[in-house]
Amino acid sequence: MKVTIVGAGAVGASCAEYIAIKDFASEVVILDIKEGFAEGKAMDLMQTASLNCFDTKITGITNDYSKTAGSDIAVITSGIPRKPGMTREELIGINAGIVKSVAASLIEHSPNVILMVVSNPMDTMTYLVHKTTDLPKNRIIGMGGALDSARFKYRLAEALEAPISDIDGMVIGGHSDTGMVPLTAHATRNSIKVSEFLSEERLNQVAEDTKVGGATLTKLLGTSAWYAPGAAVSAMVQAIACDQKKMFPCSAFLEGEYGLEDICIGVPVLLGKNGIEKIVNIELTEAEKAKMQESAEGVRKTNDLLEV
Ligand SMILES: NC(=O)c1ccc[n+]([C@@H]2O[C@H](COP(=O)([O-])OP(=O)(O)OC[C@H]3O[C@@H](n4cnc5c(N)ncnc54)[C@H](O)[C@@H]3O)[C@@H](O)[C@H]2O)c1
Ligand SMILES: O=C(O)C[C@H](O)C(=O)O
Repeated sequence: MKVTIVGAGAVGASCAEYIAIKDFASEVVILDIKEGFAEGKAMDLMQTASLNCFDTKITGITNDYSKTAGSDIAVITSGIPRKPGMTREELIGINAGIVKSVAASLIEHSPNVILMVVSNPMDTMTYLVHKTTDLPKNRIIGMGGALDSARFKYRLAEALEAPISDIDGMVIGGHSDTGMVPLTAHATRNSIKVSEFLSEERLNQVAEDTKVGGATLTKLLGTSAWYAPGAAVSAMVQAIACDQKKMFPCSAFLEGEYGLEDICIGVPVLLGKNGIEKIVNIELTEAEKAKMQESAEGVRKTNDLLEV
């Protein structure tokens, strides 16, 4: 199993580290445009191998896509992150050009690759890959909902004063400060609805804190987060590599599911060896349906800025 990660920055390196530590891939290639940067990150990570007990071979390369040939999965993290006070949508001007050319170069050398899009604004970047490549829709996956759901569970555990392992919950919709739809009515602690333990007001607070999870970290860090994004990517890459058929909310191209079409937005999917094996249709409450439609309108507004 060969995994390529484009972008050796904060998120790309974190993806490589978590994938290596889980030790399911034989090879991880990191590629960056900055001379020597990916080589340095790869060497530093390889020097953790004996300490962290993994055999994954990590190599770094500067912009030479021939070294990515034969990749089974490629993760696109190249592009600029936001600064405090910015929205993800403001990154479109620079990141669209980067994501489009990176996707084309990856596919040229690995025609069977499954692409995972991380660069922001992620739903629109995933849609861009759909519009500008010939890859089938099951092989284009946007990462956002897995991260947002992890943040939702963190906030729920905090509110419930419970261990995170007791909590289950999911966030669907667009990966944006206003577009996320945390499914509070479906979230559980040990199969009991969290609404049994938390007031509506507290649950609404949890949802709001979840939606601005990325912005909160960006304000604290001065740039956007990388540990949880890397962990989310590695869990999704593992689900594909090991054909786990595990459920994650991912940005997927919809053709009528959830009443939406011609859009990439976060919905629950099963990830396995073919990428998106299935889009899972869950029954939403009327309020959740309305939020999902509103979220889609926001994503479409950003998609309309694309020149494709
Ligand atoms: N979808 C998500 O949940 C999620 C989570 C975190 C970050 N992000 C996004 O991921 C992206 C990367 O964030 P980061 O913190 O790692 O940024 P970063 O600045 O640390 O790293 C980005 C890297 O991309 C490289 N790069 C730029 N253009 C390139 C090109 N054409 N080819 C190859 N490499 C190129 C840069 O040299 C840099 O090393 C941002 O757009 C950020 O908003 C998304
Ligand atoms: O918040 C960001 O800009 C980065 C990422 O989308 C995140 O949610 O951490």
